[in-house]
Amino acid sequence: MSTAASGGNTVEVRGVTVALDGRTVLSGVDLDARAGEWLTVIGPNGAGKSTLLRAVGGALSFTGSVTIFGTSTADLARRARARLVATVPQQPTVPPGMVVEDYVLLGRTPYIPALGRESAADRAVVHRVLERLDLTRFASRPLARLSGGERQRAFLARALAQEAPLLLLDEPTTALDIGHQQEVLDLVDELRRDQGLTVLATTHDLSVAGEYADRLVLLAEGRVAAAGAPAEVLTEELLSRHYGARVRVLPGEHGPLVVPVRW
Ligand SMILES: Nc1ncnc2c1ncn2[C@@H]1O[C@H](COP(=O)(O)OP(=O)(O)OP(=O)(O)O)[C@@H](O)[C@H]1O
Repeated sequence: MSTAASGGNTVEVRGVTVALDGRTVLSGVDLDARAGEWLTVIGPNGAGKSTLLRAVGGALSFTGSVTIFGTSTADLARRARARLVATVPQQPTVPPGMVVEDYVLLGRTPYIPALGRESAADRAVVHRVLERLDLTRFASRPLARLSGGERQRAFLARALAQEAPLLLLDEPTTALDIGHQQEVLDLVDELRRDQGLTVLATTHDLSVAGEYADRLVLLAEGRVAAAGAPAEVLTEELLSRHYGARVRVLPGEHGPLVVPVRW
């Protein structure tokens, strides 16, 4: 994996507005992510988090601009974009009957010539990623016959096999047990530190957001309501105002921990 950006911003989102079914769901969103940074988007259900990631990943049309590694996504062909940005959507489409190894190999598509076959190097990448995500023993099993957490790890495996320097993660650990959750988050963090991967994630786990992200963006009703270091965004006042939640924010080793408190 290479760091395509030599400093500066990996992602620049400017004035992004999205209308779906005639309703504005994102409104004038600005956001920057620097190379090697982990930026997490939080916000209540329906705030527009997935929509924002889909706009950055080129999966829907919008007004405004999204620039990745200095190039507007509007000017990037599909294959070139797939070498720069890998996405783990909430509910990826899985070809029926496909086994885990072949599914993860789909991540190598941007490197395989048209009408060509994967190389030994592509297979090696797939095997390495399967190993890292504790999936080797499931390699020849259809995805439909995995547990929810095993399948979610396969979704991440496909994105990591893409070896793109920008990773978009839409609630990537919702189905994972606490051990696999930490394993996956630590792996992504290791790639960020060692290979300069830039991470743009969404989550409802605010403690995870506080522990892993360098910066947070709080979306509410399609607009940026707050942005900054985790301690600036994860405040009892902001979380009460935008989530209607009663929480305590406690100091943690790597960032604030958010604990729900019963009314
Ligand atoms: N295809 C669609 N057509 C119409 N409206 C949509 C469509 N997809 C999403 N929306 C609406 O857009 C808004 C933002 O949705 P989005 O999925 O981005 O929210 P989110 O912040 O990711 O929510 P959640 O936390 O529940 O996953 C919601 O009000 C949703 O109902």
